[in-house]
Amino acid sequence: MQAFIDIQKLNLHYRTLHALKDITLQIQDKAITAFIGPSGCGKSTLLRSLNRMNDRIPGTRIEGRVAIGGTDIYSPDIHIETLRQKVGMVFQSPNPLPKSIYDNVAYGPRLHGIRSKAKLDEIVERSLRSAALWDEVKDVLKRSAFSLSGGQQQRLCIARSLAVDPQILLMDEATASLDPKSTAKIEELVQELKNRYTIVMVTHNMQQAARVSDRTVFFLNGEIVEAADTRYMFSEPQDSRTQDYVQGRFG
Ligand SMILES: Nc1ncnc2c1ncn2[C@@H]1O[C@H](COP(=O)(O)OP(=O)(O)OP(=O)(O)O)[C@@H](O)[C@H]1O
Repeated sequence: MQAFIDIQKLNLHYRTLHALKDITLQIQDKAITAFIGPSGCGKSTLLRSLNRMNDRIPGTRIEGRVAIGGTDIYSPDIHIETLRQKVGMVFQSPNPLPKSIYDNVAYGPRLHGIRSKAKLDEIVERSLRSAALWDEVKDVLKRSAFSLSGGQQQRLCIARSLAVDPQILLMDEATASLDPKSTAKIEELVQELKNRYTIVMVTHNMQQAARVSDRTVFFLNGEIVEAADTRYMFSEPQDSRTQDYVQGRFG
């Protein structure tokens, strides 16, 4: 598999806190990479560095290089909105807009200038199908997104990300607020999506990382301890700290 995201010597400070320390990591295309590690070790910070969400946080200083498909995303000529279109993000709690199901999915494409109803209808259907939600909502597209269950709302948020045709999907503990059935549905969906997208997920749930991901990266105190194929990470970790963590000795 080919490295699609190339991170070299990335350091990030939140004012005086050195949150990411010399991170060098290659993330493969069309695969699922899971970030694991105890609370506060920098997983979400690194995830947010991949679509420059940290830029919004005052006092943040970032050094090093993040290239996506060979382009340095921190170079001054990068257009942030274009970057965020290519690198979609799904958060811990579903955050649909206070609009209809249809309008949630059509929101991004409309923002990008698509006006044709036929084209929008096509994008909405395709995105909802890709997010495994179409069959459940096709007859109630005008209903408020808030009328959906939490798991359906999260799949709607995935559909909303997919509607603008991203290359990468970042998921920050996207199943943490869901029940086991909805979680299983999203895990199944993510497995399908990896054929078309590069997926990077932060998870607190080691079983989830083991079930779903191809590669796993273990973080501790802002550093990468180990990055490996998931099956090796859980069966033959190379570092004793990884071993202790995956065996539940701390966390
Ligand atoms: N906006 C922020 N401003 C200041 N410090 C922050 C900010 N966000 C995170 N931090 C700090 O940076 C460190 C890394 O946080 P981060 O959220 O990346 O860790 P995490 O591994 O994702 O944790 P969790 O699993 O609890 O979400 C922590 O010490 C955290 O308190």
